[in-house]
Amino acid sequence: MPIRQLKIRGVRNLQPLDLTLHPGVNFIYGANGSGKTSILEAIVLMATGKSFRTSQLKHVQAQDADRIELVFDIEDEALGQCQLDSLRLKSGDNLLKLNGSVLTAQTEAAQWLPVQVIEPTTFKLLSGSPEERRQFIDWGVFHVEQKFIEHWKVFRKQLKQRNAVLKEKELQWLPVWNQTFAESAAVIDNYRRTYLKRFKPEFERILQQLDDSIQVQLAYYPGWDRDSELNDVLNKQQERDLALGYTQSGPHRAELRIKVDKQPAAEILSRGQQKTVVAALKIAQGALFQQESGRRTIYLVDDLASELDEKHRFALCKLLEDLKCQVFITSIDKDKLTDIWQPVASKVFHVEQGIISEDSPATA
Ligand SMILES: Nc1ncnc2c1ncn2[C@@H]1O[C@H](COP(=O)(O)OP(=O)(O)OP(=O)(O)O)[C@@H](O)[C@H]1O
Repeated sequence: MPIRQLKIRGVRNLQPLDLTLHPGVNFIYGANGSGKTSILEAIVLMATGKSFRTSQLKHVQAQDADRIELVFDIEDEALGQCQLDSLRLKSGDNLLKLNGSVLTAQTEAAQWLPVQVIEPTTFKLLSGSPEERRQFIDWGVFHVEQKFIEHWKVFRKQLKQRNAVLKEKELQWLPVWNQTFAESAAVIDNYRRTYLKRFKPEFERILQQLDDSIQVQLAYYPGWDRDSELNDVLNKQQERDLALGYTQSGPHRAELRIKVDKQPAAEILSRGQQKTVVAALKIAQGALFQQESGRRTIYLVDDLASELDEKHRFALCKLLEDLKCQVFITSIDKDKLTDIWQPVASKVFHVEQGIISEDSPATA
C-alpha cells in the first residue's frame, strides 16, 4: 500500500484533515471550490516540494495559517514503511523528515512517493516548453536508475561552472571545462536514451489501448547536433557562448519531440486527443516503473470528466485498474465516476467547504 494515512494542515481551504486511505482507488467528489484539487496538491507538495497549480507556494498556504504541515504514513512494497513529515513556514523554509530524521534533499522524499498527475492542464506537456518534457523523461530515469540523481547533480554543477567561466571570459579554462562538461553530458544523455528505448514500446502499447486511432511518434534530441561530438560542438560554438555568457548546447537543451505525421502533436491533435496522449505517456511511465522496480506509481487524476468522453474515461480507468496502483480521482459528480468505474477495492470521499468525510459503504 503506498499512502496509508495522511494528515494535512494549512492547505488552502482544507480544514484539518486526517484520512485513512484505500490502497486501491480513492474517489473524491464535491462541488466546485470545495477543496478536491487541494488534497491532490498537498500530495504533490509532499512528493516534489512543488505545486502543479502555482509556482508561488504562498498561495497554497491557507490564508489564516502560519504554516503548512503534512504527515504521510507510507507502506511501499519494496522500500518498507515510513513516515514523512513536512513543515513549510511562511518564510519559505521547509523542514522535511523521514522517520524523525531530517532530510537534506527533496529527492529523498520523492523516492518514496512516485506520483503522476493527470489534470485538466496536463495537455501542456505537449504544447509547453521543452523543459516540461525533459522533466518528464527525467522522472522516469530518476525513479528507475538510482545513480541518476548523483550524475545529474554533477552535471548541473559543471554547467554552472562552465557558464561562470564564459561570463568571466576566462578563455584559458574553457578547453578543460569543455572536456569535463562533455563527459558528464554523455552520461546524462546515455541514461535518457536507454530509458526512452524501453519507454517507447510501452507508450505505443498504452496509447493503442486508450485510442487506437491516434498515431504519435516520439523523437529524442540530445541538445546538440546528434552527428557530432559535444566537445567539438562546444569548441565550434565557443565565440557565441562567450557572447551570450551561457552554454547553448548540452543535455539541458534536450527535447522530446512528440509528433503526428511529422508535425508537432500540439498543433494537430484536438484538446481531448492531446489529453489522451498525455494520459498514455503518464500511464506508460507508471507501467514501466512497475516492471523495472516492482514498485507502483501513485496516480492523481483531477477532474476526470473534463474533456474526456465516456469511452476514453472508461479506457483510462481500466488501464489504471490493471496497474493495481493507488489512485486518487476527483469529480464534481459522484455518478460520473462510479457509473463508469466500479473497482473492487475503493473508498469514496465527499468534500464540502474544505471538510472531507468518507461515504459509508451503503451510500458509496
Ligand atoms: N490560500 C488559500 N486560503 C484559503 N482558501 C483558499 C486559498 N486558495 C484557494 N482557496 C479556496 O480554496 C478552495 C480550493 O478549492 P479547490 O481548487 O481545491 O476546489 P475543487 O473542489 O478542486 O474545485 P473545482 O471543482 O472547481 O476544481 C476554493 O474555494 C478557493 O477559493
